[in-house]
Amino acid sequence: YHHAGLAASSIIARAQDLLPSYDYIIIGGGTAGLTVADRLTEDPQTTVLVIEYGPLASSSAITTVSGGFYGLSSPYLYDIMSVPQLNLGNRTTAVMAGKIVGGSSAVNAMMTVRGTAQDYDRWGSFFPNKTSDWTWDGLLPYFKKALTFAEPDPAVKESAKMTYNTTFWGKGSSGVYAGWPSFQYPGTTAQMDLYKHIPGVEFPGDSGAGRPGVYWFPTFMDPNRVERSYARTGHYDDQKKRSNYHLIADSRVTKIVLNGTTATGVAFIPAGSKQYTNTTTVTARKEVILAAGGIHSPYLLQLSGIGPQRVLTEAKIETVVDLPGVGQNFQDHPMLMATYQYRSLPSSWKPSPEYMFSNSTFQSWATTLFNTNRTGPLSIATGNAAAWLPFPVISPRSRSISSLLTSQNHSAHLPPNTHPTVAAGYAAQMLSLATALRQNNTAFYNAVITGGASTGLIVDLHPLSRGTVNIDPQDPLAKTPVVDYRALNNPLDVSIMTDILRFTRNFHINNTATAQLRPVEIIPGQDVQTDQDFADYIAESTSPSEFHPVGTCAMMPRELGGVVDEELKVYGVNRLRVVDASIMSTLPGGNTCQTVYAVAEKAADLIGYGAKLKRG
Ligand SMILES: Cc1cc2nc3c(=O)[nH]c(=O)nc-3n(C[C@H](O)[C@H](O)[C@H](O)COP(=O)(O)OP(=O)(O)OC[C@H]3O[C@@H](n4cnc5c(N)ncnc54)[C@H](O)[C@@H]3O)c2cc1C
Repeated sequence: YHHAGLAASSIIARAQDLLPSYDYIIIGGGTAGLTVADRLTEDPQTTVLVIEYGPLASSSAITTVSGGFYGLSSPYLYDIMSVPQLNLGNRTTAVMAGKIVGGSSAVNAMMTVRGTAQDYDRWGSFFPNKTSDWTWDGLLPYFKKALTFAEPDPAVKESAKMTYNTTFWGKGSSGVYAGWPSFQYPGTTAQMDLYKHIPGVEFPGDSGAGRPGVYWFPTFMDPNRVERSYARTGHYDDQKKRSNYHLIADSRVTKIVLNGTTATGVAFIPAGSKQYTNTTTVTARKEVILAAGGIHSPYLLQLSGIGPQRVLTEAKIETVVDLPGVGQNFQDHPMLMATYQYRSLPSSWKPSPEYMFSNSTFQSWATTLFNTNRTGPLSIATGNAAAWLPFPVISPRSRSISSLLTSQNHSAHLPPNTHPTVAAGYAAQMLSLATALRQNNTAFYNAVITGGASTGLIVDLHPLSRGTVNIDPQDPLAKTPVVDYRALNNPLDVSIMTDILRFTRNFHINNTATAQLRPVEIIPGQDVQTDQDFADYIAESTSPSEFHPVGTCAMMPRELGGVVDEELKVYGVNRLRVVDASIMSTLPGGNTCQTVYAVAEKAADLIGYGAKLKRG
């Protein structure tokens, strides 16, 4: 996207041109940004401009739900590679994030899940007053507001024995849908039942109940169109008639404009331009709202002189506010490969998902069904069932690992020179997770249930290692952020992952309940037996990202390395908030998109309520 200047950019709004100033300017037209813009412009007196780096694009790579993977291979992603990972044999990883109106909600795999109640209570627990409403109870109304739940086809519900409970869901106040495919593979239910043989596994009856366990969960899918439902369809397209809601795409924000320590506006250039001096500036009368996501929000703060002084000085950027936590505390869900195959599937499990690749009669039946009335197996995205298990359920040594974590010298596992406040925040997180490791209220283990003959990815839902996202000191504007997962820097991650892999093996192989399926282990393979074998396998094969970057602008007290307070206001700066995935101090035990929508809904309330107080 090369544009000569503003005139050639796409201004997508009812108004003919950008106004010189807006009440609110939102940086990033992604999942959180569009949600907040939509809610704020419900008040016709409030003007909002959203500035988005990527294009306003329509493509079947975005709308298609089948398989859940088209967005991941679309062109609408940033091109960023992590730094080589020391503990992963110096491998690098693609840092995936959506670069398009809709952000990562336009490219994600559409799994619609929440963490457990304890995950959200943990956020509030870092604040000393203990009256924080950043808790499960405080967020539940926003989870309900964030999505419109559409019930599944009753026949599919019955045949698959699906359970859900609508009291955990809202209806109608959001244009983003939690929908269901009109087909389920019959083996899915049977595979969920296999977990009934594992002591301690719960079956909470709804994915939104805030409990770990084995359950059905919906898909970010519009049930009528059978297409991806995302921030653009739910929070922008419906709103085109609002003359107070402006969005400019193909425009890269390069700086938050500050007057002293007050945010007054935003500077941007056409996407792709290297003319960093030829910027357009727009003024925000009330607030600048940062919603550039877990990778780019800390990057933009640092570019604007808000961040760790050491990092800014090295990049020759003048420090406006020394805020040591910006870009630190970086977390993502590590993924492990564990492949098992069942050589003899019962006939009641057929057709299985493998038929889509191996059985041409089934393929053409599925294609015809979908082309005729958008039903059948091609309406399934990533699947709708999974196990989310607490650590004591999967590990015989949960108490000892928990004790080791409690007594660890936590800061020894952070980068050298980590600011003491950031280290204190890390220690607080580790103590909280040490408690969770020996309880049954936080899920550490995630395996998707496909109903098929083979299984693949396993997710560690609460990694202990923390990485960094910083500007590149060589040329911060021209170069992409320096992303370092620092995977496995806390050695207890290896212990936890080892137990995750051992549990997976025992579940599939050393299990009388699966014996008649004739299971076979493909990966890691039976030559992996000792702790050292597992450690080697983990170093060789772990992917440090499930594309869920969080934590880089953490909502924590400033003394704990926090970047934003409980109103999501950036410490030390007036009229600047962060509202996206980067504010999560710790990961939820689930894919992050639904949580981002809930955070954004709460942010919109915090901002709108404050504005109404001032006006009234
Ligand atoms: C490939 C992939 C698969 C995923 N699968 C799932 C899943 O199945 N389920 C789930 O729950 N979660 C999933 N996620 C995660 C989930 O989508 C994200 O956590 C969530 O969408 C993040 O929302 P956000 O608002 O923080 O950031 P985003 O939605 O990424 O929005 C940030 C926006 O800011 C823009 N931006 C950045 N820098 C600038 C700048 N300088 N100027 C202007 N604009 C800028 C970006 O282009 C982007 O549009 C997946 C993510 C990816 C990438």
